[in-house]
Amino acid sequence: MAQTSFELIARDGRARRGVIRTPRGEIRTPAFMPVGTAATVKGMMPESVAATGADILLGNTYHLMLRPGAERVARLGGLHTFMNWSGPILTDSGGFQVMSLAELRKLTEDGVTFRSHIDGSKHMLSPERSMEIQKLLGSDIVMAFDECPALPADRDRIAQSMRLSMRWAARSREAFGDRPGHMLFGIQQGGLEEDLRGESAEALKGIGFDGYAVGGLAVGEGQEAMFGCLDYAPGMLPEDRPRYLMGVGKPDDIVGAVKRGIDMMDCVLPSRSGRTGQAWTRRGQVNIKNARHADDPRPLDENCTCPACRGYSRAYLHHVFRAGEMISGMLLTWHNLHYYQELMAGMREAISDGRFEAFETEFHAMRAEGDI
Ligand SMILES: CNc1nc2c(CCNCC3CCCC3)c3nc(N)[nH]c(=O)c3cc2[nH]1
Ligand SMILES: [Zn+2]
Repeated sequence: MAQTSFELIARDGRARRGVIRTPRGEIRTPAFMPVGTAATVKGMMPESVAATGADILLGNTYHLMLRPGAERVARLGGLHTFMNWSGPILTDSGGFQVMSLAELRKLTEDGVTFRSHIDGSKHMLSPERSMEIQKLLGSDIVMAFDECPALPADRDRIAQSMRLSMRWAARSREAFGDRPGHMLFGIQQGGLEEDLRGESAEALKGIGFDGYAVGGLAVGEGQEAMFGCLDYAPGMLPEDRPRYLMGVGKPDDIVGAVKRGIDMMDCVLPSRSGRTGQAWTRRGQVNIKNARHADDPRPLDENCTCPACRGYSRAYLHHVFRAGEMISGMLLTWHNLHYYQELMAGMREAISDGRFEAFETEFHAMRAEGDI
């Protein structure tokens, strides 16, 4: 019996419901994966993250290799022990973060050298080093080392970048080796060019991966262009493997991506915006710092069962944000992650019941534009 597996449970149109099984636990798909960049989902205890309904969270090769160091995390028992999260962890391969965070980057066929944005120390990442770091961290789902081109980029630049990423995907697969109980995902590139997306998908299928990510999106192209790409890109990937859309997104991005065959997503939005006072609810967004909430005794969302909505008023949340109290970011992050998980659970049920279209219609009908 393979130690990891993906089972498709139901389909509704192109939307799919499934479960990924790993030795550290099951991941119900479609799944939203909270981001734990520096070995913590900011403002949340791990048991709180689990309480929101998350089955899996994300770690970050780039941040952890710089601080506290992958070898140190390994010496301390690996990332699960280090951050007290016993469930599955997926780690990104670091290339995307280098290109968006590091200084003095130098990109060659071999990999990328860069200086830490924390202390200026010199580092390198390559497919081989990225696989080694993700193994040291002990993550259950490992991402191939890729290059995500900054947009806008001309077609030739996108083609060259995609082909480099495909050579790196082969090296990632080779360096990953045979690790029962762990999964290696390839990452499709190709920008918004359908033929290049097809070339990338064929290259990845030729190498063979346990799952496939749609990369190179959510980099400023906008929702319409992203959905246009998702109308064909996921379908190019193997039907019987999980499909992971990287870096997405707002609630309506997520519903549209699941509709188009995506099984997994990650985004810093619910946690990052929670820390800035931005609440996401089924009826739209609430900016709790807005003065109009100062005397409002109602919860953020009457129908929400999270601790922020069960125990506190908008007036209180407004106050603690204005006062800069720690509990402000904690409560809103919890609410946002809870809401995201409720959205995923609702879609999983809707797919099983064959009523995804009705779910999507109701989702949009309830969302007022602007602040509520
Ligand atoms: C926000 N938009 C976006 N993110 C992308 C990401 C990062 C996804 N999130 C990773 C977590 C964030 C910090 C810890 C891990 C991408 N990553 C890779 N490897 N390749 C992409 O094309 C790629 C593309 C992406 N687009
Ligand atoms: Zn709530």
